[in-house]
Amino acid sequence: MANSETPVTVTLTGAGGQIGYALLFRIASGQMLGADVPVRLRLLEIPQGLKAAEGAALELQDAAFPLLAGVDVTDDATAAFDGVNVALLVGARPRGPGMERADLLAANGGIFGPQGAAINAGAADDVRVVVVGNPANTNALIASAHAPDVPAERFTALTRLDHNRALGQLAAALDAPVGGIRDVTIWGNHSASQYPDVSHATLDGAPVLPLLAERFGGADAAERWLAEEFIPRVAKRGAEIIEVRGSSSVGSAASATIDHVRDWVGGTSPGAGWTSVALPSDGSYGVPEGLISSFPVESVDGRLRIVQGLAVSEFSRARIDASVAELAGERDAVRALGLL
Ligand SMILES: NC(=O)c1ccc[n+]([C@@H]2O[C@H](COP(=O)([O-])OP(=O)(O)OC[C@H]3O[C@@H](n4cnc5c(N)ncnc54)[C@H](O)[C@@H]3O)[C@@H](O)[C@H]2O)c1
Ligand SMILES: O=C(O)C[C@H](O)C(=O)O
Repeated sequence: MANSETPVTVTLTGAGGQIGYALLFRIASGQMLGADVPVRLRLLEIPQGLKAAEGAALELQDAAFPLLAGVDVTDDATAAFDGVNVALLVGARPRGPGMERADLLAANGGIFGPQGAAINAGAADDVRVVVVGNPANTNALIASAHAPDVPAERFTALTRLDHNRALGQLAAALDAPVGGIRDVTIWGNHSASQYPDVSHATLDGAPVLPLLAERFGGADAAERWLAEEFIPRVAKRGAEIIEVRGSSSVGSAASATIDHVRDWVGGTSPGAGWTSVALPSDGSYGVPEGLISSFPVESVDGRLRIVQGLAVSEFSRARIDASVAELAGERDAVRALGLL
């Protein structure tokens, strides 16, 4: 990553959309890369989204952020990714009425394939990519497949929002501050099949499973709460937000994206425990190599590494396997469409 005098180039796709708008001001103020790191923003949109992105660029100028070295707005992926250090791939095709999953995968293949190729052609050597646009894991797989010269480990998908949701639900159940909880894990896909796992989580250093047993009146009751309430609540939180707000999560998604990049670049702090990131599997925990699946992850010296050696119970195994099977199905579907 650049030193504090050279601006870091951050490319944001879908910059005229909701999450884009929530992200831009936090990036420009230094919350993502640091209070002493200048940034140059490249905003990529499709033609019909350009006006919204241009309006956001005007507002960025009006906010007079001292760290903001410049803003370019474009609908040209090659220009947008030229020299990019951090690529935030937020723009995606939402599922429309009557669209099947395969239609969505095909439509997004048409976006993430060319964007991967543009990253391959022009990105800086240290490029880091996070895919937010859904289906995020498989979109990241498609982008990576079109960027053969970029190490696959630089392509990630966002499950930090799910991770943060799990922290929030656990804190509420234990009536404890969220900052005392560490080492929850999201496994698998950013979808309803994901597995939010608290088996290694602690609150102020104490394992949460006994605390949950105390809270719910026994270990069986705690396990029932986990299986019937906590896991589905976290996994389907996106749908709950859509139902209550009338549109999908924006502020929390932007916040999680900031957390994801900040921890990747700056490192996870050992005192705060691990985070969750969807990244290409190296075969750890029985997840087939190459699938972009969420794991417990630490970031050290700018590199993400999967936390190794965690015990996986039968309860956890079945849930991890189910989400990984969904990911393998998505991979097979995009492969059949010729997108990989
Ligand atoms: N991974 C997560 O945790 C998570 C959380 C929330 C939302 N999401 C997903 O993030 C995506 C964006 O959400 P939003 O609320 O900002 O949607 P939005 O519709 O407000 O904005 C999306 C923007 O992307 C643009 N876009 C579409 N195709 C593009 C392309 N090829 N290149 C550049 N820009 C393009 C659109 O013009 C639009 O302005 C959606 O796919 C949503 O499902 C993911
Ligand atoms: O669930 C969705 O469709 C939106 C998003 O991925 C979310 O998790 O909020």
